[in-house]
Amino acid sequence: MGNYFGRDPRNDILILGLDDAGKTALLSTLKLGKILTFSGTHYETIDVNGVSLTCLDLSGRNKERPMIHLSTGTARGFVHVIDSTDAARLDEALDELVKFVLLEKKTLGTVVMVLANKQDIPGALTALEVEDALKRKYKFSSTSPLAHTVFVRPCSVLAKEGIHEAFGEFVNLLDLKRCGKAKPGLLSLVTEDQNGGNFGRLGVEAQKESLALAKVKAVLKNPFCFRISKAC
Ligand SMILES: Nc1nc2c(ncn2[C@@H]2O[C@H](COP(=O)(O)OP(=O)(O)OP(=O)(O)O)[C@@H](O)[C@H]2O)c(=O)[nH]1
Ligand SMILES: [Mg+2]
Repeated sequence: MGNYFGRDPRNDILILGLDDAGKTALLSTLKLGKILTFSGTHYETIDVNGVSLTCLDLSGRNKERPMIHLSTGTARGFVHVIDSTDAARLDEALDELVKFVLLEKKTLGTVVMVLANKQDIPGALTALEVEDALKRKYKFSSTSPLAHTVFVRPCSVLAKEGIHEAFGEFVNLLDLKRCGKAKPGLLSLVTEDQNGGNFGRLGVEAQKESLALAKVKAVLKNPFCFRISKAC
């Protein structure tokens, strides 16, 4: 596993979220292609499109929470995993994101990806619902050059849907941020032609799949635009 404190900290990423959100499952799937779950804090180095990210998976269990304050200072990016089937704790999950990341001065200038996970389960909140709840909690600014760049994506770690695309966008944004070219504020899922969040116009093939997974695919077909070139 190597020595976390001896690593190159330039691409440090923190994976946050409440217990059972799917953080460890996500990281093990990205690293090994299969789900492992345990509740301790651990880290892995993963490769995303040729970019190496050192991801620290901080357990959502209470005794580990003080670790968050120790780790936020060096992180260039945050991945906040939400259990989209746990509507009762959505508020609590977003409160953590606001408290530990968005209101934390030392995290300014970072990229924050919120993953609305477990979209394979019928009835899961959509990414748009998660995004709307986040907008109600926190006033995003697109004017401060130091602000966070935040975006929400749907995924299912279990079905391996959406995670590689989301991490691809995440590293693109890290790159843009490094060059000072990433737009600050919330990059909304709703584009002009999707006004109202209607992801409903799906083809016959999509209708055969579970509704939630079909929605993940529909969103992925219509990514909001921040395709970039690597050069600054
Ligand atoms: N159906 C479904 N289950 C998932 C998904 N992702 C994770 N899980 C399950 O959710 C449970 C919790 O996953 P973990 O990865 O252990 O959660 P965690 O966020 O690391 O939890 P803590 O370490 O306690 O903070 C496990 O049983 C996973 O198999 C998903 O996309 N869909
Ligand atoms: Mg875990």
